[in-house]
Amino acid sequence: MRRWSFAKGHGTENDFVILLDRDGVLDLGEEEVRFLCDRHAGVGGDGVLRVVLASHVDGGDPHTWFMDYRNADGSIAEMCGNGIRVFARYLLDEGLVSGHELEIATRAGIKPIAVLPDGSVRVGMGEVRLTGEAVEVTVADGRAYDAVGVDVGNPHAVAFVADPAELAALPLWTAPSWTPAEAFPAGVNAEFVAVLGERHVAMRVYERGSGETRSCGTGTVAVAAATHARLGGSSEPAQYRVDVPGGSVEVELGEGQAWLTGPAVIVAHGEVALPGGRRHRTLED
Ligand SMILES: N[C@H](CCC[C@H](N)C(=O)O)C(=O)O
Repeated sequence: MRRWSFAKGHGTENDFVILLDRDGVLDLGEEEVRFLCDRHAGVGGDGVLRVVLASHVDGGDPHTWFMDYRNADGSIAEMCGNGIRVFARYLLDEGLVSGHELEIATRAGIKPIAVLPDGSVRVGMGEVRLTGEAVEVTVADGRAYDAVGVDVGNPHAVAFVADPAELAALPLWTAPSWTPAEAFPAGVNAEFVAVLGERHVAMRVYERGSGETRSCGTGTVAVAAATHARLGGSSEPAQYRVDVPGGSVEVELGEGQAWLTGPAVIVAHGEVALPGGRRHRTLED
């Protein structure tokens, strides 16, 4: 049993357990992640953010922090758009970085971050790409929707529904299925979108590895890109407001790149007793 300090934070109510592991000694396995994310037996969260210096992960820069993101089921994902905003807020609050502009290393590359005067966080999400995959996504009551594949560093399938009422009524208590099955061999985050106005959409999401969440940052980028393509995909820069059950974010698109701006809140600090007999290396190892 190992006691470890944690923080709890969220971005548009997509919530995370944050563990500072500066020197990369915390051997975080699937069992520990599932426990940490368990909303009854553990701390509770959609995912875990391990905060570790990049030099301990991929031989990276010793002055850059690496976001080791894990989904609630213990699986690893390449990127987390809400999580990286919360990660940046945590680094600033804990004095682990100075200044409001920084870079964070992720499995989807280095992301530039700006913490804005109003407390919101702007993330350079990098390339967003429509994959050309045409799939059919089927929800629990058998309704099927045409969807497009979007790569935001992690995989997304975006489907448009008729209106907000249909969006609200979607049965997302269980994972949607998709055909052809081989379209997303590593699974997919499934977003459902209703257009509310010129460059203003509402979205719900069933996340790979976490289930339905109140928000998915990479998903909002995927949705903005798919909406932009439906509107003709102009090469001119465009700004989209994406409403999610947990709030709203802004997505800017330009030259195949995306920027995501939204809130990031640290709500609690504590100490957790990590389960299992996994041996966590100590600094003396
Ligand atoms: N479930 C996602 C990772 C978290 C994405 C989401 N929480 C975000 O804010 O981008 C996946 O397996 O690709």
